[in-house]
Amino acid sequence: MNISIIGATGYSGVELIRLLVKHPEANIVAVYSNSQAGKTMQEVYPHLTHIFTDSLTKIDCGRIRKEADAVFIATPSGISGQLVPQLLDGKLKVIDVSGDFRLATPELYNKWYGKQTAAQEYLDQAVYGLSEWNADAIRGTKLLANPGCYPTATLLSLLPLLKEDLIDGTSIIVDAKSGVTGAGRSASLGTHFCEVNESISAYKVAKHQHTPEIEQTLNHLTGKEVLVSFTPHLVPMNRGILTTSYATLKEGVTNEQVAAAFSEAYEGKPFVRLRPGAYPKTKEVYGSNYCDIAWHVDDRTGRVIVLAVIDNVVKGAAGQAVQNMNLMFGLPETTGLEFTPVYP
Ligand SMILES: NC(=O)C1=CN([C@@H]2O[C@H](COP(=O)(O)OP(=O)(O)OC[C@H]3O[C@@H](n4cnc5c(N)ncnc54)[C@H](OP(=O)(O)O)[C@@H]3O)[C@@H](O)[C@H]2O)C=CC1
Ligand SMILES: CC(=O)N[C@@H](CCC(=O)OP(=O)(O)O)C(=O)O
Repeated sequence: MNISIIGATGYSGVELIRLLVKHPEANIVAVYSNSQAGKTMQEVYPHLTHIFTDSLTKIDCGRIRKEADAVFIATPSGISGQLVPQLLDGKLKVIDVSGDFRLATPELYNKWYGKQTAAQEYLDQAVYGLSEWNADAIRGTKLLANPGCYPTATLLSLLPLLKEDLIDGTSIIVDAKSGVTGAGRSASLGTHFCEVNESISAYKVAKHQHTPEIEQTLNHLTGKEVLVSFTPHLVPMNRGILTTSYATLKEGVTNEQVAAAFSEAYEGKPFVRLRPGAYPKTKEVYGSNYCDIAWHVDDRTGRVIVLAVIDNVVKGAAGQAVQNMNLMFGLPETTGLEFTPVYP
């Protein structure tokens, strides 16, 4: 497969390169950048010396349509909404890592992102790429909306319980922590070393753009009513997300029923590792496409607490995007993704 990458100079883009240079069926034919066109990838990222040295060029949708079988878009929100209408033509498959095609309507997107995205007719063509839950639809689409990093860990934690009607969907609270790569490579005051190091803080409380994505997907995939309080935190590490999700169990639900719901949902799913009763660390999935999930039933409060860890740039972005590409091209979903986590 001939692959193009738009936004190759960002953290998600360079992670796509790391995964795709070793993918047995993929051949990166072009990498695109707005601000760094003309430079080679190794100038921008010296760790790619002798590994991937192609030059970056200005975005050219006509060229992409002609020479690529698939294009990954890893740009900030508000960009792919403009690009996709110029790309959806012929055989080309589009995988958007940004949030532009995840929400159901342009109005909902505008409300939470404060920007414009593509028209409704394009949003209607997008399939939400939560690989473990939507594989059939993913296989048949030409426009894939790759999930957000926080929603990936949260949805994998809660969908089995909501589907089996074990929890009250309106009682959900998600407390989430992310490493700083989640905010992208561009310098900003909020991600400056001195601001982040030896500190932890919440941000975008009650207004984070992943809240409607989580609610919408829980509702679409289970038909249940949901209301989610979602609070993200920034922690001083490079990669990793830990989500702690709380929900009230329905009357009489047992630990065995909770365990059975998880086992059934993730039987045969290679990238979800169930670890009941454990305390998973972000370090234990670092650099890999795994999502590790643990749960604890609190009989005293009647709540279940689900812990999930992912690497935000792998399962939370580039890794899941490649997993979805595999599904879209009829390949085994693990192709090119069987990395052991880097530990310690
Ligand atoms: N980082 C993460 O953990 C995750 C990120 N995402 C999403 O993936 C997308 C990319 O994120 P991330 O890699 O962190 O971001 P970065 O800020 O690290 O990179 C952004 C990329 O977009 C390009 N870009 C910026 N502005 C424009 C523009 N106006 N037109 C075209 N290209 C542009 C930049 O290229 P250049 O400056 O060279 O032109 C750069 O390659 C975002 O939408 C993000 O929300 C999703 C899940 C997880
Ligand atoms: C640590 C950090 O800042 N993380 C980002 C996650 C970005 C992301 O994935 O947002 P999209 O919906 O635009 O893809 C954030 O909270 O906004």
